[in-house]
Amino acid sequence: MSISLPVDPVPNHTDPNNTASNGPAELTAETAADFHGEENLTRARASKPEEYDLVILSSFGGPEGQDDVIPFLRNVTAGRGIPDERLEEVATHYRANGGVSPINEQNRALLAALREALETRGPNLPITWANRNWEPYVKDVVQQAYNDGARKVLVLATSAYPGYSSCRQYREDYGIALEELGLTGKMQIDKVRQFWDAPGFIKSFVDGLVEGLREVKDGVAAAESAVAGNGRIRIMFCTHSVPTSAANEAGPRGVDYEGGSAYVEKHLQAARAVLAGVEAIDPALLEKVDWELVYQSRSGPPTMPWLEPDVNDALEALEGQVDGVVLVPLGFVSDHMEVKWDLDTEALDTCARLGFVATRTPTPGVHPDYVESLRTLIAERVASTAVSSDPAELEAQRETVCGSRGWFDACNPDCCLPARAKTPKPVIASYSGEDVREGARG
Ligand SMILES: CC1=C(CCC(=O)O)c2cc3nc(cc4[nH]c(cc5[nH]c(cc1n2)c(C)c5CCC(=O)O)c(CCC(=O)O)c4C)C(CCC(=O)O)=C3C
Ligand SMILES: [Fe+2]
Repeated sequence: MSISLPVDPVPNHTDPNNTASNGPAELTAETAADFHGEENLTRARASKPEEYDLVILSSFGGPEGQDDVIPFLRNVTAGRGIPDERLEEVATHYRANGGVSPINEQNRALLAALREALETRGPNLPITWANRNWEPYVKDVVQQAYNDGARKVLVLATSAYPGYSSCRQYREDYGIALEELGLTGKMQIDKVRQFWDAPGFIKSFVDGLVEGLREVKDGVAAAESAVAGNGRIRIMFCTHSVPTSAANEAGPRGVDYEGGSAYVEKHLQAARAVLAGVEAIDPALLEKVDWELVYQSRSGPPTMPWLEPDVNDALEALEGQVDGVVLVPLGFVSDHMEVKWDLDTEALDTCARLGFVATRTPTPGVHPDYVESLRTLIAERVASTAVSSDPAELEAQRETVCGSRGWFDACNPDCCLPARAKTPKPVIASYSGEDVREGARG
């Protein structure tokens, strides 16, 4: 399904100054496949189903009271060069909410929904929960699982897109835990692939955007003094900004990604799939509507380039041009602090100041279609429920709504590897076959 809306969001996201880490500059989409070894990529994409004995829902973690706020922020930022002022600023977001991040409650709800889905629709596997930055910590959960007899574990991370923070860092969390616990080689831990293209993930945003557009269109129609008076509405698909260097390192190297990086490309794919879903339900909702991809929650030193435009800057730039704005939190799976603060507090304030009728649509949360997609992603990896034992056949049967072949069950060695990493940290879910790209280079 294709859709033609007037805004072409791509030029905003290409960073001409940062091509070094994204493969040779002269590489085109055609030569990328050769350079890459398309056959090798395909083999790596889907893994052979296994007899897993445990699923671990893996997330970011967040503080549960005022005393936790600073220790939590220290965990998040250990060794990452985040300025103190930024930390103090972020601490106030948590303090204003009693020192509690909403993320843990949301993960408990998702855990319960997934447990029920696995019990009723299979595969019949226990599921538990672990976090990177707060209790229950990954390392403790892995040790406990081993003590309880688990030897093959499947990790499901609450993060949909490719990138260091959203994918590789989860793979490191488990690689490091295994190494520190002396369990490397004694316990196999694999990971469910990134799922921006899963039908239920997209459907949850489609439902939200249909509602959001109706609400804003009604609001614009009822408004006494519309700022632009043209009835136009802008959809802003919002995601977490990352350093442009991190965006450019996302995914396997040497591929000519749309928008300059796999991180941006997959967001653009998801945005178009959401719009196509809305069009299929009610095409009139997209009349007088444009869209763009914007970023939020930037941190790091000001001298370091991060993906732009920031949502608030993008809103300012729209002053007098539209009457309504719909913020779609496309980069997030639940209403955690980034959504509650950066969108519901800051960006909606900016909308009010500029006179836009505005709303923020829901995150996937425990939307039944989203939960079902996550269950399907687990089921296709588990021997008792997989539709085939042949990876090529499994790959061909994947459910994807973005026109790609989905992400990798096991990643290439350099996938999302930070260029600054002198020695790569231990990781799980790494493709251990021969990397044909080395041959292609040499
Ligand atoms: C891509 C991405 C996602 C989405 C994918 C995913 O979900 O995984 C995400 C999610 C989240 N980020 C979160 C919180 C924080 N992220 C920070 C810092 C950073 N995030 C980054 C990226 C991302 N972050 C980056 C490149 C940094 C710079 C430092 C570093 O490279 O690590 C900081 C430090 C202070 C600050 O600088 O803001 C905090 C407190 C929470 C919990 C919210 C809650 O408590 O409800 C969640 C779900
Ligand atoms: Fe973050």
